[in-house]
Amino acid sequence: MAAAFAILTQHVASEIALVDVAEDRLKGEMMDLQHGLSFLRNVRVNASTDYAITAGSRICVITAGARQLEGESRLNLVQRNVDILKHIVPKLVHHSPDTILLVVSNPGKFLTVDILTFVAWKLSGLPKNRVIGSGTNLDSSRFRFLMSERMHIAPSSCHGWIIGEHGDTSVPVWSGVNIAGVKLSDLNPKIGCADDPENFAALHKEVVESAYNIIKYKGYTSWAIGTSVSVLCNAILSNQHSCYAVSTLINGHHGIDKDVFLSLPCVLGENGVNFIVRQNLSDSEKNQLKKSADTMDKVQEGIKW
Ligand SMILES: NC(=O)C1=CN([C@@H]2O[C@H](COP(=O)(O)OP(=O)(O)OC[C@H]3O[C@@H](n4cnc5c(N)ncnc54)[C@H](O)[C@@H]3O)[C@@H](O)[C@H]2O)C=CC1
Ligand SMILES: CC(=O)C(=O)O
Repeated sequence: MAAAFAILTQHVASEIALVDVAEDRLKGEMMDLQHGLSFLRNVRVNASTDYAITAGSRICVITAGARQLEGESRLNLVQRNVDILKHIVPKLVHHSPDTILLVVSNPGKFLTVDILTFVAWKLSGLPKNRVIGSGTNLDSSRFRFLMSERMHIAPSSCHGWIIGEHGDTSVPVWSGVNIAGVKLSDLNPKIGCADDPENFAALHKEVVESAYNIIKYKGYTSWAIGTSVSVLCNAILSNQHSCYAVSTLINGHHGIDKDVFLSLPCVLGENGVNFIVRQNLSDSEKNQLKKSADTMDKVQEGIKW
């Protein structure tokens, strides 16, 4: 709903169709959005449990998911989420064969949207450029906010990229952190290292802990991911060719030879991922990506299709 609200208020789409299995909640959310339309640009807001209302969608954002049950194994939880996507993805693609899928759902604590993006790609039969995970665009935004607090400069003027797996094993690219092109690594060559006198690694640690802390305080995270989704949809729908850290098929990049989805800087346009920007990563950063790729590949091997 936060994504829908951001899309509505930032004038990203002329039509939004909401689908859920919870019929009453869906109706309530639809009416609540519709009642604010007189203050906004006119947008058609529809909702139904029937996927026919999504017909002709240019983007389908997937946020449905099952939560981890007490004592449930990681693989079982992934499998339950795969089974949910088996119901959703073919119907979306049936009604919108030219769509772009943007996956946001995580299959539980310590498992990320990246695995479900791979699952959506497999189930959809769509080309790899048309299946995207929300990935580390959110992590990068959290990092830029925390950097802005430390530097007293607006988040939009603080530049830094978090890549790889969304969440715990994400990779901060310290060599690229800059303000107005001034690289912080030129001023502080130890940036991000264990012996960094300014302890910039604490910023990344805080990024990783963000979701856990917000969930502890309010039960879920919503506004930042909603804004991130809206910005990604805008880049695609208005063919902006702007660059964001999103989850994409990275086989062939940075020495990875497996079909896994991880975030790298991607140029987004009307066809989804136009291309991946090749960052100059250190060996340690490449190794971290490879480790995530191996872990994900193992989880993916256990999936029953
Ligand atoms: N990738 C990211 O950065 C983030 C991902 N998330 C993920 O987004 C997902 C949604 O989060 P919330 O909205 O807070 O959860 P929620 O539990 O409030 O909403 C999930 C919705 O999915 C619906 N649903 C369940 N099975 C369905 C099915 N088969 N078909 C259609 N709808 C179905 C439920 O009825 C419910 O309305 C979660 O997986 C969460 O982990 C949330 C925030 C950030
Ligand atoms: C829930 C989640 O993945 C996040 O807020 O980062």
